[in-house]
Amino acid sequence: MLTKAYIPYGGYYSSPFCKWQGSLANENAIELGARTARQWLERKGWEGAPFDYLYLGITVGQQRVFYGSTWAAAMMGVRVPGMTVMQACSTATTCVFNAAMSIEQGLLLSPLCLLVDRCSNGPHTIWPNPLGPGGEVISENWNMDNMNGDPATGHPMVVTAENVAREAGFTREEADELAILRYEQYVAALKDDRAFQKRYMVPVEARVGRKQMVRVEADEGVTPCTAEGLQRLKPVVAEGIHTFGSQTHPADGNAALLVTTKERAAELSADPSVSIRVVSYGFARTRPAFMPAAPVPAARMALERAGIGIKDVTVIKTHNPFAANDLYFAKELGVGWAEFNNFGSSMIFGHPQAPTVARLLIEGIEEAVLRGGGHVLVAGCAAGDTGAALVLKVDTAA
Ligand SMILES: CC(=O)SCCNC(=O)CCNC(=O)[C@H](O)C(C)(C)COP(=O)(O)OP(=O)(O)OC[C@H]1O[C@@H](n2cnc3c(N)ncnc32)[C@H](O)[C@@H]1OP(=O)(O)O
Repeated sequence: MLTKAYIPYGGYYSSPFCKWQGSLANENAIELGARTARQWLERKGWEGAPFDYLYLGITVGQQRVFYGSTWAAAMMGVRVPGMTVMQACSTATTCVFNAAMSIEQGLLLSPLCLLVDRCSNGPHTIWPNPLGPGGEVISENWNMDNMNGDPATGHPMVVTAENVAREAGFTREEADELAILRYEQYVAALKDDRAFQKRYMVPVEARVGRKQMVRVEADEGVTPCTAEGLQRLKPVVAEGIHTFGSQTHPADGNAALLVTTKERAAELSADPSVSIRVVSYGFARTRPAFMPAAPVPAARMALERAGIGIKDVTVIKTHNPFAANDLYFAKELGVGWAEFNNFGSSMIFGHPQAPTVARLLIEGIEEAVLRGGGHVLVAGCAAGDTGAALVLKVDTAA
């Protein structure tokens, strides 16, 4: 259990997420993330050095990613060292855990986790292959090749979801019903002129042409889920339960969270009566090609390390790229589908990979504050049949 790492209330933001090939498609994700984070910090107007180390999380290569975290920090006007972290869909979980450990060990005072990604216009790498026939190169499409095959198993991600669904006996009807519920939960965050999202979401200024910028205020590309609309869709895999409506869509976006000491968090908090502690971390790797099952053992480990059970958790958020993720999580942990993922989840708002779990963490914190505090559990799967989870404790009368 961790005891010394805190997140200031409001010490975070997420950009809107835009479906791939939308308004954020033309921007290098590192530059866009650094610019958005810099504008957010300027609005915060925090006294003193805002952060002393930068964990930059990113999963899809962008030009000059070699310089990753130090370049991003320099663009933010803060000349500190940092680390670039690439841990597929648990990149944010890994960054926050590493930042929390650095506080726990007294190595850092206030590391910033900046999570950026752009699935749009994904890079195509040409690897030299001098031993290939005639020196023929090896080419890699960073998005599609990796979604369509884990090199350790050969299986596409959607097949891992179908494997979990088939073994557990989940049906197409359940997958569609879950997608409709997750969409309705997301719509709750849009009520009253997006009141919930405006607690943490900042607009992004993005270049869409040589001389044209747009200001993106809200998510783009979310498809409404209705029973009639979903019924019309074919399964992605023959005989499978998932359609394009019950899986996530690739997206672009960025998010950041500051992790610091209890004292500094109290100084920086938007409301000093709210305290947010990073309590524990869990991780797992499942059987080959069963990726959506991995968040369950990861969540169990995080809960055990926090010394609590699932019933002690006030807010549960999951990264759910496929319906099978939540169907399995609910079945194994004994929670109803409607008991988690209030206000949205990645199945609906999209998946820019590195920032996805950061946004879920932030939404989990905000929901816990609305409920008067409690434990927040965030769990998700990641490439390579892995899963990771974090438990936070939110107090509203600190
Ligand atoms: C660890 C991890 O996180 S693993 C997760 C990794 N990520 C993934 O695996 C991503 C999975 N998703 C995908 O790969 C993408 O959805 C793709 C690439 C297969 C398809 O992307 P796109 O080509 O952009 O498809 P798009 O989102 O437009 O949807 C295709 C069709 O389904 C329809 N559709 C999508 N969602 C819905 C819905 N909820 N209801 C009704 N129709 C829908 C669209 O309208 C579209 O219809 P059209 O072809 O008649 O226009």
